[in-house]
Amino acid sequence: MDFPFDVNALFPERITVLDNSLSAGRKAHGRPDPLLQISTVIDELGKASSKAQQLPAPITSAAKLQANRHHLYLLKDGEQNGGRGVIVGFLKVGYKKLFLLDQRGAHLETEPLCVLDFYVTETLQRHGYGLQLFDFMLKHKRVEPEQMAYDRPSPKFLSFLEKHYDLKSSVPQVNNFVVFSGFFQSRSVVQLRKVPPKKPEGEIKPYSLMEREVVRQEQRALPWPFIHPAGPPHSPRLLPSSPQSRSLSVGSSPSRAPLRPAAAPGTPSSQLSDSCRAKRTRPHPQGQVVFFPTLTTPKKDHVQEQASITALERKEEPQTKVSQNREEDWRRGGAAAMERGGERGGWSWTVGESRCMVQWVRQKQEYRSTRPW
Ligand SMILES: CC(=O)SCCNC(=O)CCNC(=O)[C@H](O)C(C)(C)COP(=O)(O)OP(=O)(O)OC[C@H]1O[C@@H](n2cnc3c(N)ncnc32)[C@H](O)[C@@H]1OP(=O)(O)O
Repeated sequence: MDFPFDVNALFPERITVLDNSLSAGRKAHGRPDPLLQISTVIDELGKASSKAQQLPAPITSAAKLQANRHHLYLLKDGEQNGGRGVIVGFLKVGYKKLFLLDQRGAHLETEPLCVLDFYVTETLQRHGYGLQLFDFMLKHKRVEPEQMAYDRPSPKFLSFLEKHYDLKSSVPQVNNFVVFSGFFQSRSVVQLRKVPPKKPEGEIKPYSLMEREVVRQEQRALPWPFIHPAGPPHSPRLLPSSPQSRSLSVGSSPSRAPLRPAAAPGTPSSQLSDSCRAKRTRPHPQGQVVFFPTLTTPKKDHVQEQASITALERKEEPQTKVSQNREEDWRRGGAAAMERGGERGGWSWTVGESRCMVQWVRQKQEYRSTRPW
């Protein structure tokens, strides 16, 4: 990928590591880093990568890099373009809190280094450039490939991992991240922590049996996305899936095709999936079953968020203060969640939004109790 400026002056090294400062390290000719040009390079690469992966929107941009603690490795070929150099590709990694299932199906809280985006210019693919980038990153981060998690890897990337690192047997997950066997052995790096299993329904401290019943009644008439299936979605076998099925993710990245677990057609789970698919494309159809959104988000308060969503699934009330203007809050929360769908198109509800959802249900119940008609 060439640019109307001197790539060699901008990025003196063959592989440049960029973080949220967007600084390319050594200053070109004693001048400060030309931020605008670096931003242009990142934005163009992000667009090209999303196009190559058929993502709805770029997941890499200068603004996103500035807003996150990710590392972006940028590879150039300094000889091309009349000696001004071209950009060959990039690899973006970052740590994420993930809830993963080990081989025995136990939930573990982890925070591995994840591959978030990876792209080599079309004309230069299969020339070993991807391997150069990946090997550089492994050394820089002092990590082994099996210790990493992969955010919805494309078929090309899976083939790449198998060819170069012999990574082929993945451990099925309910989110979009792929980990391989060996991941759960590397405890020191991954910092595994067992997540306590869900309490059986009978042991849940009800805040009010009556209110729980009301919530159940409300569910029948709740607008999307508040309706919840009778049972939790399970993690079925892996099937190749359509591009739409990416949007069913409980992870953060909806649009990459093949590896997400999908239910066999005709099963309750697949009906749920179809229903969810409809939700994503057609907001607010009344009375449909909804799959609660993401369990894997890059957010700081992710653990609380997931706990809150779990509480919600059990119809418990999260123990926090909420705003008085609940319905308005809910609307705002819904809009914010929709906007956040951006990164890989996934839905995610913050703790606040989930609270508002519960409070909104209760407010409706209070309202109705004063108006029995
Ligand atoms: C978490 C994520 O970021 S997933 C997104 C991954 N990115 C993409 O899918 C974007 C499009 N693809 C690419 O940009 C590149 O193919 C990359 C980044 C996946 C790999 O970079 P490359 O420079 O092509 O890799 P490199 O040359 O080192 O290795 C080649 C191997 O990668 C895999 N590979 C690369 N291109 C392809 C392809 N078109 N079809 C199938 N496999 C491919 C193969 O295993 C190939 O080995 P082979 O040629 O013997 O079959």
